[in-house]
Amino acid sequence: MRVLASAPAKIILFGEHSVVYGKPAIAAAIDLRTYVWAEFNNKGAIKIEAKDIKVPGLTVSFSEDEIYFESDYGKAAEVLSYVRQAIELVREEADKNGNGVTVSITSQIPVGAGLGSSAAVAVATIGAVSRLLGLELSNEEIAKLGHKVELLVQGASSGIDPTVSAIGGFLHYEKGKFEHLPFMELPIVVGYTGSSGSTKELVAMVRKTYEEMPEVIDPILVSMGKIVDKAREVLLSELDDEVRFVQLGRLMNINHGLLDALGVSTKKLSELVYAARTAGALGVKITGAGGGGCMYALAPGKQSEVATAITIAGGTPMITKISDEGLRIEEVLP
Ligand SMILES: Nc1ncnc2c1ncn2[C@@H]1O[C@H](COP(=O)(O)OP(=O)(O)OP(=O)(O)O)[C@@H](O)[C@H]1O
Ligand SMILES: C[C@@](O)(CCO)CC(=O)[O-]
Ligand SMILES: [Mg+2]
Repeated sequence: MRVLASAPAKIILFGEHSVVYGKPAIAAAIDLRTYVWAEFNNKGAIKIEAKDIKVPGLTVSFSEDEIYFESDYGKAAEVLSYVRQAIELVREEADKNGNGVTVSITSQIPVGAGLGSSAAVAVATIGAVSRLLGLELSNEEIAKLGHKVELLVQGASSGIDPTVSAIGGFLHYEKGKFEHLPFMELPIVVGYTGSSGSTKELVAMVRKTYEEMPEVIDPILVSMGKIVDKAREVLLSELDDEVRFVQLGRLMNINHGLLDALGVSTKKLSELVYAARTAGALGVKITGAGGGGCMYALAPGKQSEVATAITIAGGTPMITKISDEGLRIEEVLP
């Protein structure tokens, strides 16, 4: 039997980092996906083929106490930790620890770019392997397992990325609970710096600053939570789009300033943010963990100008659409 599952990337519209501290956030799935094939192997081992992570042609096998690298790359075990944890959790859940499972991954999502590649690969792997092992899991249960994977690998995770990736659409998220917001096409442009940041390291860095100066950092996190409350009100309001976009844009700019205060912006991100603002975007901010990765701009009527400005500033604009679909089982072959 062979199963193919796919799961989407996401952008965080408001509330990254503060969401790790129990504040609300708003995120949406977008139309870039990670695809995972799962099948049995008769070695009793976990075998992972990651075709387009930036370690070309990497294949790694894990069995009881051996790791086989079919490509000589020292960081392979760490790089594949989300996938490995996802497979192990599902095998435990199905009480089938002895089953050999091979997964093969292809992905359209840039890695470490704030677009939730870790959550998409975990959710698609859980989806494919759970179907292979005969487990009937709802997308909500898969989101919870995806959250567990992120907690195990990163040490800290709010769970928003695996939830959006498993459920899809436009979500308000707070402490493990989510609410669907009305689906709407937002005139956005995503800009990729071309460099990556590790969510695990960025979340740990913010934690360290928080512990050193809680009286300074706590009000920033509270303010980020209030921005999300206001953004939710605007998104649920009956206001004209024109007015709505102006209000959301202002909130994005404030949210970006606070993320910068937490130390998760970079020179390149700031350059793309200012280039997009100068080209007429109403609001621009980092999306995801930062430290490189992506920003996004809200730019009604100015999307092509903003895309050009991002290119001139040395970034790569990405035209993406919000996607209603979360985890999808694409194919089940005998
Ligand atoms: N196609 C893939 N195959 C295997 N592992 C992947 C793949 N894509 C992502 N990963 C795993 O996810 C890690 C990157 O996750 P990380 O959380 O740091 O960034 P991100 O999820 O892309 O961005 P963010 O968390 O800010 O949205 C990679 O180092 C790798 O371990
Ligand atoms: C930085 C963070 O808030 C979002 C990463 O996309 C981490 C998390 O919520 O788990
Ligand atoms: Mg991630």
